Amino acid sequence: MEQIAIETKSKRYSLVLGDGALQLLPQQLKALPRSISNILIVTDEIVEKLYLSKLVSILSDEYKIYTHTVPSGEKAKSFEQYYACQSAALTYGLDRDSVIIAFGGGVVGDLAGFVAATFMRGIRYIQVPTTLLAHDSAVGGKVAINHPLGKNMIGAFHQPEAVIYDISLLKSLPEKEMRSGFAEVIKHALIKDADFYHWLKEHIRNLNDLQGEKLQYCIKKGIQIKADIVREDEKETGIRAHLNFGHTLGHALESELGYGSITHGDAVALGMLFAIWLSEKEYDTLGYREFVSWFERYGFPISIPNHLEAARLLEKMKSDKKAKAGNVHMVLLKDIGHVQIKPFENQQLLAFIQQFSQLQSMK
Ligand SMILES: NC(=O)c1ccc[n+]([C@@H]2O[C@H](COP(=O)([O-])OP(=O)(O)OC[C@H]3O[C@@H](n4cnc5c(N)ncnc54)[C@H](O)[C@@H]3O)[C@@H](O)[C@H]2O)c1
Ligand SMILES: O=C(O)C(=O)C[C@@H](O)[C@H](O)[C@H](O)COP(=O)(O)O
Ligand SMILES: [Zn+2]
Repeated sequence: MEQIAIETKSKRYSLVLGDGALQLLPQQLKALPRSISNILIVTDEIVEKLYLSKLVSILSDEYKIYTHTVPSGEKAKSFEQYYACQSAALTYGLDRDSVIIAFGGGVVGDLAGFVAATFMRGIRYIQVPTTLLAHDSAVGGKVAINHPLGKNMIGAFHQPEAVIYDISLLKSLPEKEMRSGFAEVIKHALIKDADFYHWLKEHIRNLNDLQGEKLQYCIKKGIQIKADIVREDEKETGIRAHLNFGHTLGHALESELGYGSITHGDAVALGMLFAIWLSEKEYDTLGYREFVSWFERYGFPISIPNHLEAARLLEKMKSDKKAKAGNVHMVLLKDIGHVQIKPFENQQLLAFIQQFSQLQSMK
């Protein structure tokens, strides 16, 4: 079992990582400084069927447990599901000594975390991630729901009390969800760690390699890279924006295609390819074509779907949280591990999105 300390300006907490980590949850709960009145587990329909009874049985001897289940997938990051969670919390009589457990992937983590951030102006919560992608979402305290006009637009920064990451739960993840999570692993390597990037290229030849020690290594490296950034900049006034590499176009794709029509990781992977293509134009260092082949090997999408209009994507990108004075700020790479944030004038960016769309569809 590995323990990683996550330190931010507002909170220090532990992340426990390993096969069977779930069994250590009671210990983590006991170590919280204030007593716990009751616990609300928020989960989704798929995780409920697979693992909820196991989690409840680990906790129910010592705590009063309530559960609330949301639909599986991105659509659950909605006002309706947020409202349903708050209603459940009120109906069960949660109070300021309650703890919410977010038991699921990034969707449940973001939703339940936002419920915890806002219920009675903020109560404690614990992240118990069940997807590979959640190595990213469970750390750092960004919690949010989506708005039809933009991804994660309604949210907060609210750090969990602990993260319990039992990688044995990942064995049931479908391949497309492993791929989605792997996109964020690649992102962490590209923005911060050239050695890790080379390691990934050599050791993760295909998605089946994401098992056992290699999987745990990918998760640990990704978390360490994220934790280093969040330690320096909890609320994204500076370098935390590096973690948004691939997300400016990625979020626009998710929103334009309809939340849940593409996985977050696939959208981010395509967004990273666009950012790499722009980076090559600017700095001439990366070797865009090699990235296309590498991403294709895992099955990531490498072209913008034909029916999406560049102008509509640009509109969504303009409302990205990094935008300033109506101009999109793109996270680019001067080289592997060296990020540069660059503002773009709208007409120029529109032309680039159009060129990028054509470039791949001509291939
Ligand atoms: N807060 C952050 O810092 C942050 C970082 C990255 C991504 N995110 C957000 O995370 C979300 C994506 O998270 P995700 O990819 O985990 O999606 P998800 O939570 O929807 O999970 C993906 C799918 O896998 C299923 N699932 C979950 N655990 C499973 C398991 N162990 N076995 C089988 N099936 C399982 C879910 O029911 C769902 O169908 C996006 O909304 C994204 O914006 C947030
Ligand atoms: O933690 C961060 O900071 C990130 O940007 C991580 C991203 O992978 C994640 O998808 C995040 O939710 C994007 O946040 P947003 O601020 O662009 O909504
Ligand atoms: Zn992301």
